[in-house]
Amino acid sequence: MSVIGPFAVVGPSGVGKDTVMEAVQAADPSVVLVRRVITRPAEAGGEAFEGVDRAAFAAMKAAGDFALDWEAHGLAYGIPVSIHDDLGAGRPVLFNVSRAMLAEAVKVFPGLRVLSITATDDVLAARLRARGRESEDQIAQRLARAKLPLPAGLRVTEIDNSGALDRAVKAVRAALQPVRA
Ligand SMILES: Nc1ncnc2c1ncn2[C@@H]1O[C@H](COP(=O)(O)OP(=O)(O)O)[C@@H](O)[C@H]1O
Ligand SMILES: O=P(O)(O)OC[C@H]1O[C@H](OP(=O)(O)OP(=O)(O)O)[C@H](O)[C@@H]1O
Repeated sequence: MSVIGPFAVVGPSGVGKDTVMEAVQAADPSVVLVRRVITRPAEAGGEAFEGVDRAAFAAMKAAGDFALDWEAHGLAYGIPVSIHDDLGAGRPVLFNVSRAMLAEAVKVFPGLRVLSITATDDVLAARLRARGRESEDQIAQRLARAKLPLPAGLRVTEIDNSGALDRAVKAVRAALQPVRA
């Protein structure tokens, strides 16, 4: 089987990327969710990630441990190189990534597919506040990035998560189907 994917899950902060990814995996345990390395305190909650300090992150990067890494929200994020093993196993592989990294991501992963999660402005603001992880200032900064455009020329499937989670999960699972063909 040729390698399709991975699937880059992108969209504004609070749109529900991690929630949708977890629900998709709950519905289909063969789906692989990449566990990111983040310079965020491990107790911050949310997705399952490996929390490291800046020095450890820099050492991992220098050692070539990341297939992709970037800065956002004052944090450093890394996608472990082990993602290549996951892809080789022929399972659908999903990772949450900055929209600003897509042009680079498609160079690293020629089979890249993009799942662009969307929601209305009001829904975004309400979800960020309800999540309760960020301060009002940090929420304002995230909302200011809500409309960041995606680079042209990518294979993008838009997933509307303004409404019920189940609908978004169904749409993502349909988008994963080519992997199984
Ligand atoms: N379809 C949905 N309906 C209601 N609440 C949702 C839905 N999707 C996500 N949420 C909630 O919105 C908040 C932000 O979701 P999260 O997955 O952390 O977003 P992101 O990873 O895109 O920043 C969380 O509190 C989550 O429970
Ligand atoms: O450049 P952008 O497309 O705006 O993305 C900025 C960051 O937000 C997401 O991370 P994370 O899931 O930690 O943040 P979030 O939960 O606030 O979306 C994404 O993976 C990037 O690291």
